[in-house]
Amino acid sequence: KRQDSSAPASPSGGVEYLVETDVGGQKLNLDFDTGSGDLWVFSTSLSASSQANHHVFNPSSSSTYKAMSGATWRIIYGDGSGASGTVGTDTVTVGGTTVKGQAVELANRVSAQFVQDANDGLLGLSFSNINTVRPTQQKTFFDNAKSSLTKPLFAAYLPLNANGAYDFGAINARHHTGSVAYTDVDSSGGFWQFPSTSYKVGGTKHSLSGVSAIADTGTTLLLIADAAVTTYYDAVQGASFDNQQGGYTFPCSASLPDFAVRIGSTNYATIPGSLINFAPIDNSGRTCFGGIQSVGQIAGMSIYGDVFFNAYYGVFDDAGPRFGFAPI
Ligand SMILES: O=C(CNCc1ccccc1)Nc1scc(-c2ccccc2)c1C(=O)NCc1ccccc1
Repeated sequence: KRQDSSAPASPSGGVEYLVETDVGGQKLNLDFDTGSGDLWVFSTSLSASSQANHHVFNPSSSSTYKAMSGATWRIIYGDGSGASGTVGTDTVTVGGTTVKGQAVELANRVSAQFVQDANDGLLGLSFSNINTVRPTQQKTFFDNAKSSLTKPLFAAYLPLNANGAYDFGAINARHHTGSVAYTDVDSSGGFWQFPSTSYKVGGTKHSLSGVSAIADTGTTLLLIADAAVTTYYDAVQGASFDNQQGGYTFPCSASLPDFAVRIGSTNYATIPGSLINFAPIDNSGRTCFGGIQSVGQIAGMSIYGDVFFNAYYGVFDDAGPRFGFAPI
């Protein structure tokens, strides 16, 4: 995934968690994203240069594709990236789960960051009320699939430096340790959102009154208010805000304290310091980019991205709805 838009290509962005997805018989590697609600794919409607190095969906080659006349979509993400295009429906299969008549959004424009990324599109797993298709808003793959699942839930298993998995319809006990703790979710903003009003740095507790967090597999880092970011890096020898990198960096040899975040009114989720060293900023391996960075202008919100999921199995349960977490 790419860094905050203000950060140049370096540090060597971490890997994306891509899932091979069958759309109308064509295989695409999609970025499963609980922070957005559109299933969109690179398509043959893109310019040749935008299509380069990507698998693209060709609606003419699918016998089950149906165009949705007059429908369009356009999405912009907080890092400034975005895409837009037209819409149809097709049969979409992920692992053992198939949805017929799934809205598939064909990109005819994608921002430069996407051309550089490894994904062939996104599969949104937020709530459907933030889907961008107009004039008729469409449902997410999970929303369409949930009635056919044993339980209306999916779970994200995203270990660092190993293959991950998205489990649909059941919790996979092999993907977590201990018991799953749950917190209620407020889906009104379209996100898997819950209160997260305090954090701990190396064991010392600090408040973040009134703040909510979203569980977001589509965002690479853990993004939180400036106060928490400065408190954290004040505890890291040699750390400083690097304008050129657009975030906090520190000597790769620095020892990083644990960072715990309160999830709802339950206990804390503790991310070990070792998982907060995101990546070296260059090939010298001297300076590293932090996995905790500022959420910037969206006040009152924290975004728990892949850095969180590298430590915790995330359960997205529509019964509630509720969010569950358990150490990997
Ligand atoms: O948009 C998402 C989830 N999709 C992330 C994504 C995936 C692939 C390619 C691009 C983006 N999550 C959310 S919820 C709310 C925000 C947000 C964040 C900052 C300002 C305004 C809105 C974001 C988001 O844009 N996440 C992606 C992001 C944000 C900042 C830095 C890097 C990436």
